[in-house]
Amino acid sequence: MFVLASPSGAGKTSMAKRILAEDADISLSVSATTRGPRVGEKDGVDYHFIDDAAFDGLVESGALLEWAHVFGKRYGTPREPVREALSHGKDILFDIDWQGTQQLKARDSKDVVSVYILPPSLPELEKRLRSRGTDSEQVITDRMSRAASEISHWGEYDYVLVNDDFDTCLDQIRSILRAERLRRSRCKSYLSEYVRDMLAQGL
Ligand SMILES: Nc1ncnc2c1ncn2[C@@H]1O[C@H](COP(=O)(O)OP(=O)(O)OP(=O)(O)O)[C@@H](O)[C@H]1O
Ligand SMILES: Nc1nc2c(ncn2[C@@H]2O[C@H](COP(=O)(O)O)[C@@H](O)[C@H]2O)c(=O)[nH]1
Repeated sequence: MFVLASPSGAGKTSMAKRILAEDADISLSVSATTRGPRVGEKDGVDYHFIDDAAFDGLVESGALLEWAHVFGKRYGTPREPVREALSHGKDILFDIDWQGTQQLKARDSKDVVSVYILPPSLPELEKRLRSRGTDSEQVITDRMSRAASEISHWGEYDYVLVNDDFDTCLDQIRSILRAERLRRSRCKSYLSEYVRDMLAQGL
């Protein structure tokens, strides 16, 4: 479970899209949300856009692995697609906030790799939110007013990157994925067989 988090506008969704486009071994956990779609966002692809009643239903039936109130709306991770991906040995990428990260880690901390993406500066963060051109002035002001509080959670993450130059940051994310996939704990059964067969062959 590979988590990308950041204050709103730092660039995690853009990073996630690039990773998902180039890496067939990782898929996106498509969240459910009560916020409305932005221009260009597709239901079922970017989010499952649902109303409050439907979200209540997901919470009550236990269909969400985690959920949280973020910027006045609700967002949550459907449980079943995560279980399905993990059962097929696939990695899964989460674009979720610090509350969701805490909940995922509380469930299964050893299989969660978390990355926090910082902006180069607050003015640059605001510039990115504006240049995205998807949010109203009110939404931008609200998200900027919460940026410091969001950023205060950076120390809870395994890796912390500064997204100044996009390609440099993307490359750092690729490196983290590559190294984490090579962790002994994640290759244990393969390595056990490999070492057993190698030793059985002798000199
Ligand atoms: N390194 C960068 N330099 C300049 N612009 C960037 C950089 N990284 C991302 N951006 C731009 O910043 C804007 C915000 O990026 P993005 O939507 O990926 O942020 P986010 O962290 O996912 O935000 P949110 O939490 O609101 O979904 C986009 O227009 C994106 O193209
Ligand atoms: N805890 C969760 N947070 C989520 C989830 N899906 C998205 N998010 C976070 O919400 C904010 C706002 O997202 P936006 O698309 O409206 O800009 C951002 O920090 C996301 O990472 C989720 O399922 N759970």
